[in-house]
Amino acid sequence: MELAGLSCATAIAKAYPISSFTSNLPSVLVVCGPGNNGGDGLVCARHLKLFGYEPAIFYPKQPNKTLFENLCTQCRKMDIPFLPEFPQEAEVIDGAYSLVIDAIFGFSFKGAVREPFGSILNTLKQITIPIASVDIPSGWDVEKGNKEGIQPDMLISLTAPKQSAHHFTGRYHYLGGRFVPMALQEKYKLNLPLYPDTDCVLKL
Ligand SMILES: NC(=O)C1=CN([C@@H]2O[C@H](COP(=O)(O)OP(=O)(O)OC[C@H]3O[C@@H](n4cnc5c(N)ncnc54)[C@H](OP(=O)(O)O)[C@@H]3O)[C@@H](O)[C@H]2O)[C@@H](O)CC1
Ligand SMILES: [K+]
Repeated sequence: MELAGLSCATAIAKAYPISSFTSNLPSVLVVCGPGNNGGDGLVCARHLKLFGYEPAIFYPKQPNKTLFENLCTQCRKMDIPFLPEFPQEAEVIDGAYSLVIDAIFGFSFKGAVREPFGSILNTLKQITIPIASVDIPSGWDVEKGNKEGIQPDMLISLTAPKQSAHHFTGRYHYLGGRFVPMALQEKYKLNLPLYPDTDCVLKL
């Protein structure tokens, strides 16, 4: 999770460098879901802060597990705010932030989206600032995608792109999570591209 989150922040900083924003401290809204995808988002928020961005986290369903509690503690100690509620109006998000990180659901998402995430995703469908999705655009079927769902500008595929990545039409697709042992890559015939040097991300 630490390496996945670092990969996400690194890829985001490459796609949206601070110099590309009008503000010196670009505000980033990181929306975290209840599983490990949300944990990747918390780690990503920490690294974005270290890279000079101004992240704020919305984390409506925090699991009662030490791992996630510790990740929240680290974020709080880095003065990353946790929003008490989600801005319901797309215009409010567009006005307050430069970028949204979608760390709501990853590969364990299934079925119809339950609240509060249904309303959140509906609002995210209306915003005009870019969305960067961690591993899978939230609300997409892992294999089939979702034409009616959010259409992110960036996708960071972790470990290996999922089948639904074929339906991604945004500008930036990165591979991150350079931690798959060679034996596993061979066993599952992942056929992963080579990362340059010691980089933890690769632009696809
Ligand atoms: N393992 C690995 O190798 C690596 C994993 N990695 C990362 O972990 C991610 C997978 O994490 P994951 O398995 O924890 O599940 P994830 O997709 O975050 O969320 C599932 C949660 O969402 C919920 N939920 C589900 N459906 C729902 C619905 N319809 N409507 C509403 N809620 C719904 C459900 O919660 P529930 O509400 O049932 O309590 C469940 O807990 C993966 O994509 C990648 O980012 C990387 O770090 C790289 C290495
Ligand atoms: K996601």
